[in-house]
Amino acid sequence: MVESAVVIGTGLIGTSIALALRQRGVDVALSDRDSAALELACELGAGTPLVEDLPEPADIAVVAVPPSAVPAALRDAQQRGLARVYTDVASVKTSVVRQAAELGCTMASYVPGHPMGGREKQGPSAARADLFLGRSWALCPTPQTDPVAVKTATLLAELCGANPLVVDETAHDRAVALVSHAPHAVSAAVAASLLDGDDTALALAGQGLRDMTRIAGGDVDLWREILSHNAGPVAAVLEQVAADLAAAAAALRTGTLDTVVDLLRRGRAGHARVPGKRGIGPTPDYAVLSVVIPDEPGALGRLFAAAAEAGVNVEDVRIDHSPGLPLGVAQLSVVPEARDRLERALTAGGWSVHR
Ligand SMILES: NC(=O)C1=CN([C@@H]2O[C@H](COP(=O)(O)OP(=O)(O)OC[C@H]3O[C@@H](n4cnc5c(N)ncnc54)[C@H](O)[C@@H]3O)[C@@H](O)[C@H]2O)C=CC1
Ligand SMILES: O=C(O)C(=O)Cc1ccc(O)cc1
Repeated sequence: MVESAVVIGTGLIGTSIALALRQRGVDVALSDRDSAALELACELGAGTPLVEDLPEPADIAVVAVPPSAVPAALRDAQQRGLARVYTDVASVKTSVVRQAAELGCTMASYVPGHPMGGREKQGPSAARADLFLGRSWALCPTPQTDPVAVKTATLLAELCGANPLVVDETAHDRAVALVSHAPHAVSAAVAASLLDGDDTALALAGQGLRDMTRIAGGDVDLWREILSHNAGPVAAVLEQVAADLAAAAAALRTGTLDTVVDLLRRGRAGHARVPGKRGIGPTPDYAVLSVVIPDEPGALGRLFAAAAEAGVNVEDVRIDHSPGLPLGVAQLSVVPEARDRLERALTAGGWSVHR
């Protein structure tokens, strides 16, 4: 049972977990060394400030601080007897677990964890209760971890709407190097190249560039920590990506397009392996309708209301808006059976709809 929890670190991840737990009726006590972050998290309804002496230990304590701060925060929480089970959310596991053991943390009650939901923003103001819905949540128990503690951490992940996945810490770090850490560095490299572009070039930017560079907006201090804690595995992926790019550049110089086509083909195949928002598996084949929206307050709200009135669930939405233009385009993804109904309803409501 998880009926009570302590969250240490009320930033993006800690507050998002706390909000999700509150929605499921869990009692949540919060703490952060930054009083402004703690106050905002409390105001958002994520819980109440942790008092010095809890009447009894909580079912679980979640340490949601930057990777380097996890071992000391965990040891402190365990020394205070804040909970029966402890977990953390750091993006890297091997170095954090090793340092926790070296610091003398109790390893039996500690379940190293990593929720695979996140954003490129920091702090409680960016937190969302649905941040982990349908996402994987890695749990990396050590040989010392009590199996009962793993069950409690599994429940925590499930209460947040995530899919817990038990994985060895070394395999975890190699996996996230491939699917999260190296992509972050590549995104940063693409975004950094934009510093050489003039205003005209940037004005021509479209959704593809936004997709590729969104994660580059992440916090530099946090990512410096993540990359340095997982240096070897990340470097290995970056070397592979760099080799592909170097080969493509050389091929473009010499006009040997086979190399480029091979990269594009492998890229498509890799893209098809990226899980969709509903978890493992390919992205479902949604039908997409493009709807022109005026750039005015409330337009999107009216569009969603019209879809709801037509009884159609919008599975995903993407908005393209070129700076300076009075119009944008919303791409609504719906199950194929609902497309015609939505198209008719929106057209009848005066919206300009395109397939
Ligand atoms: N940002 C993301 O998308 C994801 C981050 N993570 C992991 O989550 C952890 C937290 O990251 P975010 O929430 O993004 O950062 P954040 O900067 O939004 O929040 C971190 C919070 O921890 C507090 N803090 C730092 N040291 C502390 C200490 N010793 N005691 C108490 N509070 C302390 C800070 O004041 C801050 O409020 C990191 O370990 C990160 O690797 C995991 C998944 C996704
Ligand atoms: O912004 C996104 O889409 C992310 O996926 C963010 C993220 C950042 C760090 C993690 O350890 C896990 C997820």
